[in-house]
Amino acid sequence: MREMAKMLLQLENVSKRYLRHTVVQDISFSIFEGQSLAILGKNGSGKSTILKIILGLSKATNGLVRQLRGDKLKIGYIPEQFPKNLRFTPDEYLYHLGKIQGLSSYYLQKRIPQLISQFQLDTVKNLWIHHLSKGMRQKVGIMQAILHEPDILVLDEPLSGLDMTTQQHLIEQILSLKKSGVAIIFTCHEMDLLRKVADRAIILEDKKIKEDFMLQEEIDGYMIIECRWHDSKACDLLRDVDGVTEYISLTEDVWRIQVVPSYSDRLIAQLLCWGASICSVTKHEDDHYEHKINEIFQT
Ligand SMILES: Nc1ncnc2c1ncn2[C@@H]1O[C@H](COP(=O)(O)OP(=O)(O)OP(=O)(O)O)[C@@H](O)[C@H]1O
Repeated sequence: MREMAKMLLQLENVSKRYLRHTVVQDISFSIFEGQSLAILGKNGSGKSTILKIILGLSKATNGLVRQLRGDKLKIGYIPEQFPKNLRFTPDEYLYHLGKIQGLSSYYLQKRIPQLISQFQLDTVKNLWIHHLSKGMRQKVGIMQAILHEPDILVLDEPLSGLDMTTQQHLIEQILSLKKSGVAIIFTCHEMDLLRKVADRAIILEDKKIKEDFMLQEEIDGYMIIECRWHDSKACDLLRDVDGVTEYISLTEDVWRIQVVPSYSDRLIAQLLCWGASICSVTKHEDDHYEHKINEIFQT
């Protein structure tokens, strides 16, 4: 059984209005340690507004943003556009930012070279950021966001305008941060980023959350396992199995179980172990969300 991730942040019925114009309304969701959440929606649907509210850069008109930890959460932010005209080397820029954030010189002297090497910027570390390519500047953007080892990383369109190689490198870096427990909240228009990084996605439409779903389950579809199994405790046993999303007894001893594909082998082994005999295993695809996402990404 997997350990429950800790909840870090919760938005409760958040709304934002500019003068008389309501941009988002009654937005509620939670962010967990190590979870990645994609906020999707057409241009102007309010994605950046929600990110700014999470970051404390904009105040919600109504509703609450709760930080659910005793000590203050550390949040890193990568804006959509990283400033172009910076006449600092990456080293200098990160050092000054770190000092503004109150980080010690000792920490920064260790952390900055480690980040420069992790993001493969050693060969350009003595150039002004002003002279770096867009992809390299975006890497410096991520480095400044994770300099203080945040609990939550907020990324607004992190891959926009980057070539495929740089995109793949950044996706790997984001995945490795996620693996280390950092929660990731991002907006994007790339299916590859969405598929590889997001655990969960919300879709904004008409100012509200129109859809809220777990990505692996919805985009990869489900496996449907039908089995013959007579056990009075079947319901209790299935309730605790990882990856099982629904189950129903079709007759007294025939069960239909819906499971996330990556957990289906383990479930079949478990069912056999419990004395069930497998009748059929089929894939159930639901392209409802894929359609919706394509619609958004094509606008
Ligand atoms: N400071 C502001 N004052 C007035 N209106 C604003 C302000 N900031 C954003 N808006 C409006 O709020 C709406 C949502 O903007 P937001 O930037 O959150 O959308 P978005 O989904 O991030 O869009 P995009 O995909 O184009 O980046 C837009 O209609 C925008 O014009």
